[in-house]
Amino acid sequence: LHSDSPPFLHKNNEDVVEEMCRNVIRDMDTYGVCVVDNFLGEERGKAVLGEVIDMHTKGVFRDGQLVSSTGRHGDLKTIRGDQIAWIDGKEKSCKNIGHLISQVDLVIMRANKMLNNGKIGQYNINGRTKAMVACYPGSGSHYVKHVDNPNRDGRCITSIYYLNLQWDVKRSGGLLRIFPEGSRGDKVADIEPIFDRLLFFWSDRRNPHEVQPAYHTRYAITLWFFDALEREEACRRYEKERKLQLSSK
Ligand SMILES: Cn1c(O)c(C(=O)NCC(=O)O)c(=O)c2ccccc21
Ligand SMILES: [Mn+2]
Repeated sequence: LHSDSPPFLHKNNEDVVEEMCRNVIRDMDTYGVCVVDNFLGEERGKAVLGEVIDMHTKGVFRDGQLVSSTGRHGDLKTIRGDQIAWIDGKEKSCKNIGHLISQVDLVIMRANKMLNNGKIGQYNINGRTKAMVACYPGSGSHYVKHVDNPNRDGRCITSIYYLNLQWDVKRSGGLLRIFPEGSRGDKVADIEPIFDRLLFFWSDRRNPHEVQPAYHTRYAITLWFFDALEREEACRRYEKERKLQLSSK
């Protein structure tokens, strides 16, 4: 669990953040999904991308799980799936990733405070995971349809920042497709993983989603935010299970 207090706000972007938070709250309440484009701006976005590429070059990423996939000609092949690395943003070689994290914290904690006396969507957000930096190597690697938090582990909002310059889904694939719960087959949310795009969505069963096969290297940074009560209950359940296992040994 890693909860940062948002950094000191510069006067001039106070109303920018305020406006952004109102949009996030409105979209999350209406669709359960919210897209914020040009979140950091080109310069800072490219600085974050630079750090992620350095990590990739240095081999920081754990090798992704091997997944089998049928090639375009129906041949069964095993490809390396997504590769991930966990960053808390305080590492000296991740200053810009750290700045991204603090900016996302700022928006979420402000939104958390703004409406319903300190709740966003009836949640009270009091912390988050570290940042998961993900790289899809681009050999057709994908991520099967799943729910991030199907069993109340405490995570209420998924936040993904995309880093892919000039990404063209027609050429490179890698589309994020969300199947909002209760929507008939035709209603899906297709999110292109384009550079400097920030995405929020409810982490629970309301938003099953998949990453379609990527044919070029695809980078993203994910943060999961915790709801205080759900997280506390999950930790208590986990503690109980651990004790049970220990006593049954
Ligand atoms: C690599 N990667 C993921 O990409 C997604 C995911 O849903 N990604 C959506 C996206 O990148 O658009 C995940 O949810 C995920 C969960 C656990 C471990 C790795 C994971
Ligand atoms: Mn996911």
